[in-house]
Amino acid sequence: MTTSTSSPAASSGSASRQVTVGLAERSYTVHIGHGVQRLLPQVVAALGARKAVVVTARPPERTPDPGVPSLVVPARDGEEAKDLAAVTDLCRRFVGFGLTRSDVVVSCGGGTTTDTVGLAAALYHRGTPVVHVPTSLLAQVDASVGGKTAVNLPEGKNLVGAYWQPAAVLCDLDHLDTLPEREWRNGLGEIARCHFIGAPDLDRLPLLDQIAASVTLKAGVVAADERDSGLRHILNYGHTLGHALERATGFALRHGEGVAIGTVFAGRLAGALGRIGPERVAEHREVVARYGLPIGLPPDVSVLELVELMRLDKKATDGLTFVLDGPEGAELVRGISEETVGATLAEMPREPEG
Ligand SMILES: NC(=O)c1ccc[n+]([C@@H]2O[C@H](COP(=O)([O-])OP(=O)(O)OC[C@H]3O[C@@H](n4cnc5c(N)ncnc54)[C@H](O)[C@@H]3O)[C@@H](O)[C@H]2O)c1
Ligand SMILES: [Zn+2]
Repeated sequence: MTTSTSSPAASSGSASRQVTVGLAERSYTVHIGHGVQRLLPQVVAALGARKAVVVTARPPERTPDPGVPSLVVPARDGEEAKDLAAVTDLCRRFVGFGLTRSDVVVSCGGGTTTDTVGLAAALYHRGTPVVHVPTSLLAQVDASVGGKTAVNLPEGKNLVGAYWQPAAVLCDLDHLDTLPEREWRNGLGEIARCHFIGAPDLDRLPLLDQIAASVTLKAGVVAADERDSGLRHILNYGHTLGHALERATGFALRHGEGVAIGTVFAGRLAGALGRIGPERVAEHREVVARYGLPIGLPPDVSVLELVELMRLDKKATDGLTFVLDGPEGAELVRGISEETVGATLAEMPREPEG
């Protein structure tokens, strides 16, 4: 079960939202609003932790205070630093500081940091409480919520991980003040796709409500399918093509931009398969465009390469798999022929050069 409530923020006087991720004894609250990282001492006290290690990719003045004796470990966001060596380093810092499994680890950074620190916490003493303070929009609406943690291997992204639910998540909107334009787009792509998986008309709401609604949607899906055995697939809306686009452009396209284009494509493919009508297809383009996100393929990627990448990505043997809209809402659709996918891709608009 997932609940969502509003209340005045602890200290800023502005509104905040609380979303509960309902997982029985592992349930937790996601606090969303300006200044909510000031709730950290309260959260840490409630856990009964006597010490904290705060792993932070943000500058000291932006790093939250846990209110108990703490070790602050500076970190760097980015896929390069998201590896097993970083997990080992962190665990060794925990030992050096005398952290016990009754204490707490705090992550403060983008999704790469919340993923790495989350995995370190999952492994340290076979599981030590972790509180995430996500600082990018993408980490606030997606990466920090749901308990999936992972790091990269040279062979590929997110290949080593664990499910480890945080004890709380503090999505402090103040962090977004310094977020570069490109990282806004990254997060907005994930918000835009929520429109088609159960949270319509988000784009007309204030940012706080958009983040809260995206988190509420994810919380509901996670509560129903914590370990990815069914419903959680719908969170991959727009992602099959999105991942292929990221790779085809050598990651010049940010993840959320790929998801945005992938969402437009998912609408067209659902239309081509007769699952939705032309108005709903157009709605995909309109929603993505309203976020100022790209709606067409980059000028120089080939349809053949994209089909190839999607085939490899899912190791599909009999057609390709997409999450597609339909009369019953979004669902996983298998066995879509490469011809249909290729033809629909060929009809996609192209973004201008440059
Ligand atoms: N565990 C999950 O369920 C899940 C879900 C989605 C994504 N992820 C993971 O999340 C990662 C992507 O997260 P991300 O987009 O946050 O990447 P990231 O951590 O690399 O951060 C993106 C960029 O934003 C910068 N940044 C972050 N916060 C900032 C701030 N407040 N001000 C200025 N700059 C800031 C970072 O320094 C970095 O350059 C990927 O590794 C992905 O696999 C995990
Ligand atoms: Zn995503």
